[in-house]
Amino acid sequence: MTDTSLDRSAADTSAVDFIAIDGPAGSGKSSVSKAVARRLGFGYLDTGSAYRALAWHVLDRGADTADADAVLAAASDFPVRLGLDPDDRTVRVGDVDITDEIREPRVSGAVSGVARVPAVRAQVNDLFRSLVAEAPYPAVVVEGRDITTVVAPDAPVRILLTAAPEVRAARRAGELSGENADAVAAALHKRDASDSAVVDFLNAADGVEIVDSTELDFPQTIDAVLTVIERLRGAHRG
Ligand SMILES: Nc1ncnc2c1ncn2[C@@H]1O[C@H](COP(=O)(O)OP(=O)(O)OP(=O)(O)O)[C@@H](O)[C@H]1O
Ligand SMILES: Nc1ccn([C@@H]2O[C@H](COP(=O)(O)O)[C@@H](O)[C@H]2O)c(=O)n1
Repeated sequence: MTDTSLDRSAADTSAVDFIAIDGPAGSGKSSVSKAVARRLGFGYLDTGSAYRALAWHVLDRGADTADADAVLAAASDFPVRLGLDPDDRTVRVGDVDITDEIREPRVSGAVSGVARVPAVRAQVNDLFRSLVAEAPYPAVVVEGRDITTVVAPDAPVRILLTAAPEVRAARRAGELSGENADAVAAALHKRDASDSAVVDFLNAADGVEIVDSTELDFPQTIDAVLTVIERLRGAHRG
């Protein structure tokens, strides 16, 4: 695991390629990106886990993520530790392992509050660029909401991974078997509505390839993404 802190400055240049993947909640970004990274021997960066870790940190301090000042105060003392190994999704704040806690509904329901604070976005984006620049991999699959547009708009590979809203909600409900399916769908759509007011991950920016998995199963989606990566990396190398 790489030990990081958010006050590291962004690297100016990097020999490590970004494979940038954005998409709405439940579109398969994490599962597909991880599988692709494993297949290609690349690193994997789940940028949402940094936002989730900060939301957890705010709640842990007894504060509310709707309070931007409280979010900024928490962000100024936020020793988050993320790794790039696709087989190790451990997330820590300081020495506290919060890997499972950041997936709980209370964090998912609070995370959009931290994501809408511009200074937080700038801070975590610097962290993401530093992690990729120093990565011991030829490329890192970086997934989130604004990777193709803000974090790495010049990446050789930029993909918007999407699926119909009802398909995404059903897949997410399938993961959370104890939860009410309607409530899971409502929470997912509420988070997308809130997040898409901050960054646009529902429409592909110029040059971004769309992979729509509505009619694809999981292995077919991985293959579709691998095909795009192979084509765009080949074109980029010339
Ligand atoms: N093409 C597919 N066919 C069937 N299931 C899929 C497909 N793609 C992803 N899934 C499943 O959908 C669920 C949601 O995927 P995942 O967690 O990767 O989405 P995500 O975009 O990272 O979501 P979030 O942004 O909320 O973290 C997982 O259970 C995953 O295995
Ligand atoms: N590039 C990103 C990534 C994530 N967010 C915010 O984090 C939340 C959790 O992300 P998941 O991918 O784990 O679902 C997400 O709902 C956004 O609020 C972001 O803003 N930008």
